Amino acid sequence: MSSDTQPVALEANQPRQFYRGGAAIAAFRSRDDADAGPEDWVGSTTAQFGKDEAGLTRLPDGRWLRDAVAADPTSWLGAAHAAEFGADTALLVKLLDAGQRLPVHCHPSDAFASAHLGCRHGKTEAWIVIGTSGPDPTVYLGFRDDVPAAVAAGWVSTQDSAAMLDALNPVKVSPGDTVFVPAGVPHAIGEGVFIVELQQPTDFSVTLEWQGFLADPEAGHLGLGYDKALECLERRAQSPADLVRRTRALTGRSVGMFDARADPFFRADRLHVSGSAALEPSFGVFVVLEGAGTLGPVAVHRGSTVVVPHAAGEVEVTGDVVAIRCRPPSVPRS
Ligand SMILES: O=P(O)(O)OC[C@H]1O[C@](O)(CO)[C@@H](O)[C@@H]1O
Repeated sequence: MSSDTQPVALEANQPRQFYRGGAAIAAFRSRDDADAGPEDWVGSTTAQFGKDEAGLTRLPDGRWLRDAVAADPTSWLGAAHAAEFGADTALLVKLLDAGQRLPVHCHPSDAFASAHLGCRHGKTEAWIVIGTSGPDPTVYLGFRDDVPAAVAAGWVSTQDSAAMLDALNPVKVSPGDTVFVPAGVPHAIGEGVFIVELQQPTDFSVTLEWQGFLADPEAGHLGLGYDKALECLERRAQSPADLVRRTRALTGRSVGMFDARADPFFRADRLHVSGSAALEPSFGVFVVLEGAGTLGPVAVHRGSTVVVPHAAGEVEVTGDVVAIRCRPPSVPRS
């Protein structure tokens, strides 16, 4: 068996989604397929909920990344990660271009997913805003006030979109802003917001606001029924200032994107390289935001996405490059 020891440039991977968007992905990647879909799953070993293959990344040699990692987890992920997670990368990265506001939804925690969905991962996620368009790029994040369970259930059963949206904190965003979205916290990404999204490697969502988005309510509760599914909803008020960071002005060599609350789930930093920099060995998913150069043997430029196996060792980045480096949690988990 030959092991995978080099960074690999990835093509776009856009599984079908129920909402509009994708022009920003096409522009970012210099492609002319603005209608290919609003999400690009990068370095994905996760399939869409209930599907076998949609969502998985195919390597240029034709293998699914999932199969390549399963065949040699130590080369891809490193011995320490493989000892904790086996062949599970513990990471899902997406480009997401909201061409319309997404529905109000939330995601289960690890405890909920393990109790009811047979999976060790829930879906805590975080967003790095890399572009905006339109007059009012906004995200909606967490309830403004505590919401009783019966009130939330009532909104879902009557599909009161206006009440659900009005109950959330609106936050205006611009490029460089990051948003941490703990499991359970209800949210909706607004029209015109283009992000790099990091999340736990699942596609578990509870869609409170299904009408106008999903074909029917059955698609919104993970097969659990809304009574059970809504138990994962964080109904306590959230302070958005706690969850949002403005990082645009930070231009250090490696700028951390999130605070320590994200550490058990994923890591991301924005690399600003001018000349060259050697990166420590790690599995990583890279999204190049600006400039041009090389990442190991791979030529990169704005819009490039690259998956790097741990066995690539100390990869060198050269050129004038700004890139987001996404990594799984460090192990042992903090
Ligand atoms: O399918 P859902 O649960 O409505 O989620 C749509 C999208 O919203 C996100 O959770 C972002 O909020 C994406 O990861 C997901 O693909």
